[in-house]
Amino acid sequence: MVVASVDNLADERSKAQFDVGAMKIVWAGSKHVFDVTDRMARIVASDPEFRKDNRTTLGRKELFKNTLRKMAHVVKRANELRLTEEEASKLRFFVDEPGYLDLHWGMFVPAIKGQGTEEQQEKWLPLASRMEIIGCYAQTELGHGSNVQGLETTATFDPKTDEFIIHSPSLTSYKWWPGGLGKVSTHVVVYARLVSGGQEHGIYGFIVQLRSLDDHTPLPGIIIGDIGTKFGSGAYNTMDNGFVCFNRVRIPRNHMLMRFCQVTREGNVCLSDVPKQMVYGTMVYVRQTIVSDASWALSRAVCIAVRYSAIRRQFGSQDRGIETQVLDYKTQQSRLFPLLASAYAFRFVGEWLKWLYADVTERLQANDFSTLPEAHACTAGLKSLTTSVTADAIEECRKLCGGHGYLCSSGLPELFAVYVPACTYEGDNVVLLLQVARFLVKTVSRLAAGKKPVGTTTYMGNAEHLMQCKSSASSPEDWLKPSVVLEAFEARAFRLAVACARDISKFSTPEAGFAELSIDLVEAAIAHCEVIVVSRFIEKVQQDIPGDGVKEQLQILCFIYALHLIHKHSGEFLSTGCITPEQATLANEQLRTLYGQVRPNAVSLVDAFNYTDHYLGSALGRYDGNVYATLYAQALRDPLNDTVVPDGYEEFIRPVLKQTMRLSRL
Ligand SMILES: CC/C=C/C/C=C\C/C=C\C/C=C\C/C=C\C/C=C\CC/C=C/C(=O)SCCNC(=O)CCNC(=O)[C@H](O)C(C)(C)COP(=O)(O)OP(=O)(O)OC[C@H]1O[C@@H](n2cnc3c(N)ncnc32)[C@H](O)[C@@H]1OP(=O)(O)O
Ligand SMILES: Cc1cc2nc3c(=O)[nH]c(=O)nc-3n(C[C@H](O)[C@H](O)[C@H](O)COP(=O)(O)OP(=O)(O)OC[C@H]3O[C@@H](n4cnc5c(N)ncnc54)[C@H](O)[C@@H]3O)c2cc1C
Repeated sequence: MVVASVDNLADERSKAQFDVGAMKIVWAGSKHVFDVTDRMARIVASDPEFRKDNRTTLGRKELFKNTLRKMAHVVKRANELRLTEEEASKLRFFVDEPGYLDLHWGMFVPAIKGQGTEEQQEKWLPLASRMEIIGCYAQTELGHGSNVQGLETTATFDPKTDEFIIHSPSLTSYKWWPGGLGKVSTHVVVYARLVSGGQEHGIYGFIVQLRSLDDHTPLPGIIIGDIGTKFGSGAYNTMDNGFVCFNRVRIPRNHMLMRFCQVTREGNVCLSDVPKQMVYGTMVYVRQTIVSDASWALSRAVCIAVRYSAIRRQFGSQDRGIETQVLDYKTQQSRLFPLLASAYAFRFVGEWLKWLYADVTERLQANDFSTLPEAHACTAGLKSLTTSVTADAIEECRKLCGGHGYLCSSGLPELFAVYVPACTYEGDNVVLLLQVARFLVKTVSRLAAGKKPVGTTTYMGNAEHLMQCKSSASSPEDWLKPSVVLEAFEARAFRLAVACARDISKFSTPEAGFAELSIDLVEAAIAHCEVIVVSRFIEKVQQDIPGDGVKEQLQILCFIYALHLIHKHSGEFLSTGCITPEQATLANEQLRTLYGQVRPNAVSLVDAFNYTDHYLGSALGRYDGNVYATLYAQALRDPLNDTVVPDGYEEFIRPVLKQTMRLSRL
C-alpha cells in the first residue's frame, strides 16, 4: 500500500534550488570518497546478513551472537572483495553496530603503531592485521577512568626472569569497560603503573595475552567477563564491554610498548626526551575520529526528522482539507534547521581536524612537539562540543517526530542509546573541556609575556581590539558579513578566557582558582571551540565550490549555525559587551529569514547525505516517504503481534476478568 504521503517528498525534491549531486560530493569530501562510501553502503544494504531491523527485540545473548556473526561476515566480505583498508572500514561502518572490530582496528592497532618500537610493530602488526589475534584497549578501571595518573594496576619488572608482573591490587583496580574485552579479545594493551627497582615510573601500555588461541579459555591468573547490560534496547549491548583482574600475570619484558620509555634487562628505566603525554596518543587519535563520526550520527537523526516533518501534517485546515506540513511551522524550523546546519558544520570541522592531526603526526615524527598542546586542546574540545551537541540533537529530533519518534521503528531511540556514551568515552566531556580551559588560560597568560599565539588561538593576538571592539551590525543583513560574525565570536571567547585568567590570579594558588572557577572555565572553553567551528565553516564557504547553488546553500547553513549560537548564548554575548540587545534582535531577525531560505531545500539538503534506508534504519526517514504503511507493517512484525490472544491470557487476564465479573454480580 502506498499512501499520499509519498508525493510529499517528490514534491519537496522538485523545489531544490541547488545541484544535489554536487552537494553529495561536498559532503563526502571528494568524488573518490563519495564513490567508495556509496559502493560500500549499497553492499551492506543489499546483504541480508547485515539485516538490523530486529535488533531491539533480541535478548542480550542472541544480540551478541548476532553481532559476532556480522563481524565475521565483515571480515569475510572484506577478504572476498579484496577491499582496501579505506573500503573495509567504510563497509564496517555501514553495518552500524558496535562490535569488537572497532576496538581492534580503532585502538589496539593504533596503540601499537603509536607507542611500540619498530621491532614491536614488526612483530605485532602483521598478527593483528591478519586478525590472528584480536585486541582491545584497557585503560579504565572500576575505580578510575578520567584520572589516568590515578590508575592502580601495576606492571612490576622482575629482573630475575626478565618479565613484568601485571597485577590488580584491589577491586577498584580491575579493568572495567574496555570494548571487546569481555568475551572476544585474545590480547589487550593494558595501561599500568610501571614499577622497577622498587620505584614508580608512570603509566605505560603493556601487551598481555588474555585467552588461549586454541580454545579461547582465559590464561592462568586472569579473571575476565562482561560488565553487564547497558542503556537502551539493542544499542551498545552488541558490544562485550568487559572486566579483567590480573593475578600476578607474567609477560616478557618486550611486551611493554617501549617507544617512549625503555626498561633494560637490568631494570633501568630510560626515558626518551619526548613529552610524557605521548603515551596518551591513542586517545588523541580516537578523539579526532569521534569528531568526524559526530556529523554522521547527527546528520542521520536530522535526515529522519526533516523527511518526516515534510510528510507529517497537522492543523491549518478548517474544512477537513489538506493540513499543514509540520516542516512549515517556524517553531519546527527553529529547532530543526540549526541541527541541519550543525551537521554540515561538524562535517567540515571534522575534515579540518583530520588534516590537523595528520600535520601534527608528521611533525612528531620529525621530533617537533611544538603543536602537541594545540592538537590535544583541539581534539579534546571538539570531541566534547560535537558529541554533546549531537547527543542532545538526536533526542531533539525524536521530539520533533512527535509520538512516532518514540517508537523503535523510528530508529531514533536506538540511535540515541548507542550514541550518548560518546559524551563519556574517550574522556568525559566536562573533563576534556577543562583541559581546553587550561590551555586557554596558559595562552592568555603568555600574551602578557609577549608570546604570540599560534594556530587556533591566533585570534587572541589581536588582544587590544578584541577587548574593546563593539559590533558594527546595524541591520539584519550585517549579520551575513563573515567579519562581523567572526569578530563577535572571537571577542566573546577572548573576553571569557581573559576574565577567567584574571579571576584565577586572585586566588592563593592557580589550582585553587581553577577549581573554584571551573564552571566559567568550561563556558570559556566552549566559546573557544565554537570559534573554531564557525571559522572553519566560514573558511569552507569562502572557497570555490562547484555545483549550481551549492555554495549559496552552504552559506545559508553557515550563518544559521553562527546566528543560532548567538541566540543560544545571547547572555554571554551581551554580558561581555560584544553585542547590544538591539544587535541580538537583528541577528534573530536574520535567522528567521534564513530559515525561510532553507525551507524549500531542506529535504534535498538531507538527501545530500546519501544515506541508504538500511543505514537510516527508520520508518520515518525512508527515502520514498512511505511512512505510515511502513509503521503499520513494522507494528505487525512485533513479537507481541505473533499471536492474537497474548501469552499469559489464561494465567493473568482471564482470572482478573472473572474476578471482576464476580465483583459486579455482588
Ligand atoms: C576487516 C575489518 C576492517 C575494518 C575496519 C574495522 C573497524 C573500524 C576502524 C576504526 C574505528 C575507529 C575508531 C573508533 C574506535 C573506537 C571508538 C568506539 C568506542 C569508544 C571506545 C572507548 C574507549 C575509551 O574510552 S579508552 C579510555 C579513555 N580515557 C580517557 O579519555 C581518560 C581521560 N583522561 C585523560 O585523558 C587525562 O587523565 C587528563 C584528563 C587529560 C589529565 O591528564 P594528566 O593527569 O596527565 O594531567 P594534567 O591535566 O595535569 O595534564 C598534564 C599536561 O598534559 C597535557 N595533556 C593531557 N593530555 C594530553 C594529551 N592527550 N596529549 C597531549 N598533552 C596532553 C595537559 O594539557 C597538561 O599540559 P600542561 O602541563 O602544558 O598544561
Ligand atoms: C560505552 C563505553 C565504552 C568504553 N570503552 C572503553 C574502552 O574500550 N577502554 C577503556 O579503557 N575505557 C572505556 N570506557 C571508559 C571511559 O573511557 C570512561 O568511562 C571515561 O573516560 C569517563 O571516566 P569515568 O567513568 O571514570 O567518569 P568519572 O570521571 O567518574 O566521571 C563522573 C562525573 O565526574 C565528573 N568529573 C570527573 N573528574 C572531574 C574533574 N576533574 N572536574 C570536574 N568534574 C569531574 C565528570 O564530569 C562526570 O560528571 C568506555 C566507556 C563507555 C561508556
